[in-house]
Order: sequence, then C-alpha cells, then structure tokens
Amino acid sequence: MTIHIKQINKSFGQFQALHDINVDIKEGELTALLGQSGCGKTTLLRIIAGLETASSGQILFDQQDVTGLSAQQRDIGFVFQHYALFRHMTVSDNISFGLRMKPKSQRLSNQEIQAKVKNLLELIQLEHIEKRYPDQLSGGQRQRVALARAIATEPKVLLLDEPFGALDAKVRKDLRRWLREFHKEIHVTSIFVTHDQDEALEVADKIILMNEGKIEQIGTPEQVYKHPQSYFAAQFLGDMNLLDGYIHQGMLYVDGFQQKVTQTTSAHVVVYVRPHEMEVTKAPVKNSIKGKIIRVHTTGPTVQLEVHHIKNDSIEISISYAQFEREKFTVGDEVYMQPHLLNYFLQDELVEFMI
Ligand SMILES: Nc1ncnc2c1ncn2[C@@H]1O[C@H](COP(=O)(O)OP(=O)(O)OP(=O)(O)O)[C@@H](O)[C@H]1O
Repeated sequence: MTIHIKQINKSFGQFQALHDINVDIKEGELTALLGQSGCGKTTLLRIIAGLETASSGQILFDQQDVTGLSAQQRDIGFVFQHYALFRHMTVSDNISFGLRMKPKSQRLSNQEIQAKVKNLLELIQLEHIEKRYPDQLSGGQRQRVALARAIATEPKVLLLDEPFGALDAKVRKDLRRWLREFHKEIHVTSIFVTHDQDEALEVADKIILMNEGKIEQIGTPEQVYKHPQSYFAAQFLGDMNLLDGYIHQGMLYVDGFQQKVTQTTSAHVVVYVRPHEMEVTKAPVKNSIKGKIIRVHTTGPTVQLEVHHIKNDSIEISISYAQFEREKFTVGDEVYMQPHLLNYFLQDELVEFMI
C-alpha cells in the first residue's frame, strides 16, 4: 500500500499544529516521523489513521482518497506507547482477538486461527509464553505481543506511536533491532513516531523530520544525517560541532584552518562538523584548529575527546580506540584538528564540501 499525504493542514482553534504537509510513502517502506515533543508527529499519525480529521488536505491509500473514511474502514494496525493489551486474556488470546472478532463470513476456522497465532508467536519469538497474561510479561514482551496483535488481521498499514517510549534504554535498543528484522519479514507499509534520532536512524528506510508543524527534510537516514538541508536538521540528527568561521576573498577561515570556497562575498558563517569528521593529532600541523583536551571519554570502540577552543568553547571529537592507544591522548594535551567534511550556511543556503 502506498500512502500519499497531500497538503495537510491542521488547526486546534487558533493554533496551527500542521502546515502544508506533503509526503509520499512507498509500498512496504518503514518510515519514521521524527521530531521534538509538540512538533505535530502524533497529530499527523492520527490523521493518517483516521482518528483525527485534518482542517484541509487529503490522504490517499494506493491513490484512493480515504480522507472521509473512519479508522476501521482504513484497515490499519496500531501500536501505542502504552500497551493496550487485554489484561484478562492470555498472550495467544490477545493476538487472536482481531481474528475472532471478524464477521462470520470473513472469519477463519478455529484451526486456521490457531495456526496463524502459532506463526505470529514464532515471529515475535514468544512461543514459550503463549499462556501467560500481560501482567506476567516484561514491557518489551508486551510490546512484541501488541505488534503481533496489530498485524494478525493483515492490515494494509501499520502505525506505531512511540512503541518503545515507555521502555528502558537497553530494552529499547534491542527492540529497535528486532523491529527492523520484524519489518523485513512482514514488509507492511509502516510509519512510526519517535523523538529519538538514533532510533530513527537505525530503524527507518525513510525519515520525515518535523519541526513546529512543518517538514524540515525527508530522506533516507544517510541523506538526512550526511546532508542535512537546514540548520535544524544539522543540529537535530546526531552530534554536531558548531564553529565560528568567516569567508573573505574566496577563503573560509576557522581559526588557523582555511579552505578555498566558491563564495566571494565576505560573511560570518556557522560551520558544522560532526565529531567523527575531524582528524586530530598531537604533532602540530599547518592549516588546522588548535585546542587543548579537557576531557577523555572512553566507551567501547570509539573514544570521545572534548577539546577546549578559545572561540568555540569546546569541540567534540570522536576517534577510534586504536588511534587513542597509538597517540595516547590525555587531558591537557595540545592538539591540532582538521575537518574533512563540513557544512556551513550562507544566507540560508547550505554549502557542503569534502576536504
Ligand atoms: N486536541 C488538541 N487540542 C489542542 N491542541 C492540541 C491537541 N492535540 C495536539 N495539540 C497541540 O498540537 C501540537 C502538536 O501535538 P502532537 O501531539 O502532534 O505533538 P508530538 O510531536 O506528537 O509531541 P509528543 O512527542 O510530545 O507526543 C502541540 O502543540 C499540542 O499541544
């Protein structure tokens, strides 16, 4: 099922929560609606679901206008942040609920329902606890059951509103990997709401980045991360250093670092560099930004260095553990930094180049 969101606007009284939203979602895609709290993600999801009416605009499923249809008529599976499992039913009964509620003419036989539930239990890897009640499950297990229940009736679209929002960090991380695999198997067009950049980057085929009721950028995780098209996108996705720079006579200057650019007009610019897109050495190098290490944070395969720099307060750099061992960086060391990919904004236009 493809989904086309056309020119959607939504106002609550005087407040406009969504402005001119246009999105095309492909068949089988797993799309993340990403943004800060209050940016309009849930409102948009609810409009797609038919749980909320738009003030203007259209929603098309497979080119068919469903704007006037109710949630039931749209044939959608839902999973919400707070598990809505039936407490008095076992895991199996929760999963089969939608199948058993179908009108008799469309209902599968008991045997077929049992077989289907068995398949779904395998898919969510909870075959061994099918007889348990929701109270006897962990939060992560409950969300897996909620997912199985949502897809049991084979909806054409699966909508997930912060499905892992109430879980702790470790379980969340496991479940997002699991969701990726799960989606590969079922391949239903899915949209999930999240405010967590890492979750969106790791799980989604496509990210819709929202800010204050508007779309900032749409793209694959790689496109949005590597080629942010706005100041907001650059800052919101992943860690980013903001450095003061200026352009004069076709050269960009950031402290002792300079680089030829195509602009000839003089201007102050904010330069963006991701922590892993900086070279760092203790040996002085020409054409670099100088600073002093004020913190070393070793976690797993990468090491984070926080470097004090007079103009830019502190710069975060991420290096491999191997380099850290080799160069033996310690607090107080003077270091020289060279960006190898940077972006800057000039009069609202993004300029990007590799060095
Ligand atoms: N029924 C309503 N009446 C009035 N204002 C509303 C209503 N529902 C949402 N809003 C407002 O619309 C804006 C968008 O809300 P929405 O719930 O879509 O945000 P969100 O991005 O999902 O946030 P969160 O991540 O906190 O759930 C918010 O400013 C919210 O206060």
